[in-house]
Amino acid sequence: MAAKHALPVLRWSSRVFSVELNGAPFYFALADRPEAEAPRLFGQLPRARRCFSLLLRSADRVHAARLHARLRDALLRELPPECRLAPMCSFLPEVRDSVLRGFFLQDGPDSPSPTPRLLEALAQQHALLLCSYTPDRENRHWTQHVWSLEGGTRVDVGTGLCVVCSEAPRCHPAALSMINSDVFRTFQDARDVLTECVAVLPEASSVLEHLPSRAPSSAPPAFPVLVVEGLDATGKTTLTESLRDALGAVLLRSPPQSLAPWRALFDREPPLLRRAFYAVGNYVTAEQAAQQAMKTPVVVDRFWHSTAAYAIATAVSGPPSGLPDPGSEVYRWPADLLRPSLVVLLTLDPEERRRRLRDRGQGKTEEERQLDHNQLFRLRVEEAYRRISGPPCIAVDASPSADQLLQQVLLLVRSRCCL
Ligand SMILES: Nc1ncnc2c1ncn2[C@@H]1O[C@H](COP(=O)(O)OP(=O)(O)OP(=O)(O)O)[C@@H](O)[C@H]1O
Ligand SMILES: Nc1ccn([C@@H]2O[C@H](COP(=O)(O)O)[C@@H](O)[C@H]2O)c(=O)n1
Repeated sequence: MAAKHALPVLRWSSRVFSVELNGAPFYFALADRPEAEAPRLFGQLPRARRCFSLLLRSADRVHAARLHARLRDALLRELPPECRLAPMCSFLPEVRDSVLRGFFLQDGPDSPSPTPRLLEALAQQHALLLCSYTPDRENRHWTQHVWSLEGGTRVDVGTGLCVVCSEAPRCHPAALSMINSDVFRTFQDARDVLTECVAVLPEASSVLEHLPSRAPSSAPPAFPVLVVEGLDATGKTTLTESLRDALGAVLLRSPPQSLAPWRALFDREPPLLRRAFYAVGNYVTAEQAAQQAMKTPVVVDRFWHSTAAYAIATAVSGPPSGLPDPGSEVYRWPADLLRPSLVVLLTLDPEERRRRLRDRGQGKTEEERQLDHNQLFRLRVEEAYRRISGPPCIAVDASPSADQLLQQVLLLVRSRCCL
């Protein structure tokens, strides 16, 4: 039976709504009376066209995560081309796990538009909250109505609250629900997600069979465990293989080879499932590292820094200023995960990294394309890497030649790990 999770509280007048239109966040709230002017989001509309939103409420987080992805695909496929679709969420400021996710739509000018019927059908089929936003005659004030779809008829649950301006929250709303949705703080929390998704993703049971029964020991290893981190094409594979040869070390990767058959499948799943997959992969690699480090040094290609940094940077949009504050719990090393002796973070000039990616000749993953074209995403990943606290993380310029870089890192290892 899928684990159930508390439904966020619906105190409409306390909630803030965030809509990302053309990559820019707009925030609004609801009040009993209108303000002097409508929030910029509504003022941005070319003219008073009908607006709607769909918000998901589900006690089953796996169901909600996969439904959100399916809804996005359905809306992109079936909405009229002139209808604008934007990601939306609603949250209670500073209240963890209060986030409701969904979509904001600005309908096209033509009537009758198919949009309202499509949204009603989706809302009824998936028990979603359907909201409509209507302006007054002067197109100055907007009102939100929340509709309940009962038995095929729209019942106005009578919120009828006025849409008013709201200031931007201190951090991106996603930061309120990041832990155990994007970043997992324990092996069991990540494992629970895989257990919950077996009913809809049977392959998850194969992954579970490859996991330790509990978090492996996180006791300090006898020999050093060295992790190499960095963006795609910074030279991790090249350096870790050279370190293995130079130190007579064992080379491990995360996710481990034992989970390779399911990686592509989980890469196509929404963040909740994908990030849980990579999180449990770190624990499998940690168990292997702990065993090997009893007799020889161990080198690991990517580990928890990658899992946390990419998850955090993906969950948040916009500039790095929207990331959770430095020192937040989300950056802290999991207490049940092996702490490496040293983490080397390879840094590289973006143009040189692009050149290496090109010369490597392999195809690009969606994430690599994002890193290439979305400078804000790349800056968020780099900043999230830097904010992670726990084992010592040393940034090393990866632009020298492969051999020069190896010598530099060997000096670092020998000085820090007494090898
Ligand atoms: N120090 C270096 N100087 C110049 N080129 C390098 C250097 N290190 C690696 N390369 C080249 O850059 C490309 C990417 O290197 P590599 O595959 O080691 O990076 P990576 O970080 O493991 O990439 P990914 O994370 O995407 O697997 C390869 O073609 C490699 O030959
Ligand atoms: N420990 C890890 C390792 C990887 N990831 C995610 O996979 C992406 C690609 O990794 P490659 O090693 O194939 O370049 C990486 O960007 C992360 O999103 C992870 O989360 N945790």
